Amino acid sequence: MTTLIDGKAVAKQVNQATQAEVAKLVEQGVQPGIVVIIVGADPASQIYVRNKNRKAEKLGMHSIVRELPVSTTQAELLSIIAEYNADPSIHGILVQSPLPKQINEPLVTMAIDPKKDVDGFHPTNVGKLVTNFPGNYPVANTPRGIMTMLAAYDIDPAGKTAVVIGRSTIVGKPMAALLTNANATVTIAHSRTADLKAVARTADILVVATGIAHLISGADIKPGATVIDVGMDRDENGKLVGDVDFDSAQGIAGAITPVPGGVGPMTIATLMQTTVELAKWSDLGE
Ligand SMILES: Nc1nc(=O)c2c([nH]1)NC[C@@H]1CN(c3ccc(C(=O)N[C@@H](CCC(=O)O)C(=O)O)cc3)C=[N+]21
Repeated sequence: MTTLIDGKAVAKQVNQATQAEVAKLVEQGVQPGIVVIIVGADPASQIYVRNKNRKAEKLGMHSIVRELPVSTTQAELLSIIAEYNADPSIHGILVQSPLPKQINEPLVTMAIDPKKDVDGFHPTNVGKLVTNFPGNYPVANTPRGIMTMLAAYDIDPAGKTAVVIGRSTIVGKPMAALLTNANATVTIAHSRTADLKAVARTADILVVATGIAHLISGADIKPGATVIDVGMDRDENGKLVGDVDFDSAQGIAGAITPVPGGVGPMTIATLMQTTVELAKWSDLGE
């Protein structure tokens, strides 16, 4: 029997808690605010940004979508970020990726005030995560949401072998840091890993974040393992699928997240949760 890890259901619980927290803050005179900056008109990005905006408003937050032309220069983008760094009604700043090629993405990440870094991508916050620094700081929402899902299903990483496939700054590396901080024994595997599938089979917790549709199938999964699929890929018919072949994992994995309805909704819910935390930490000194 394979347990379905229902990201949508856990996201709903997180969102309910966030909504209650927003109401409490508003009563205290603080309305959490988020700005999502989108450069250019990539249709997929526009849909994601609209979804985030809709969710933020539904939870009672102040939400702005700042749409900039594809021709926006680096200097213009930096000056817009400076504007929101100085805006007390905004607690979280998210610059949607991908960005056009004239934009230097790492410099943009560095320009965001670490206290408003709702993605948790600023090196100051990444450094705090990796050093397991005490105190409050934002952590990348996709891996943090995955940790929330694991906890919701009573899956404790301590002492387990975890394999993270993918070494991105936004998912793989922070995921490995969170699992390490939670006392798992962690391997980061990637496109240059020798015998990747044999490495995958060692995992009690397998997180797959490669962007390669159906890279991992049931034969690559240790029986009973927890499988977290971060993929958002399109198959030959344009259907949204994950990096894991969900059907062949049935009966082998102990638990698995679906795509859609797994990691995606948790990412958005955690983003909202982080925005509220940033507001609390900065405006109420908590
Ligand atoms: N600075 C920045 N921060 C991000 O967090 C960020 C970004 N840039 N750029 C793009 C990616 C993509 N991303 C998604 C989050 C949730 C879903 C999601 O909710 N997916 C649903 C449904 C998707 C569908 O049906 O198309 C699901 O998996 O069930 C999708 C995609 C955040 N991103």
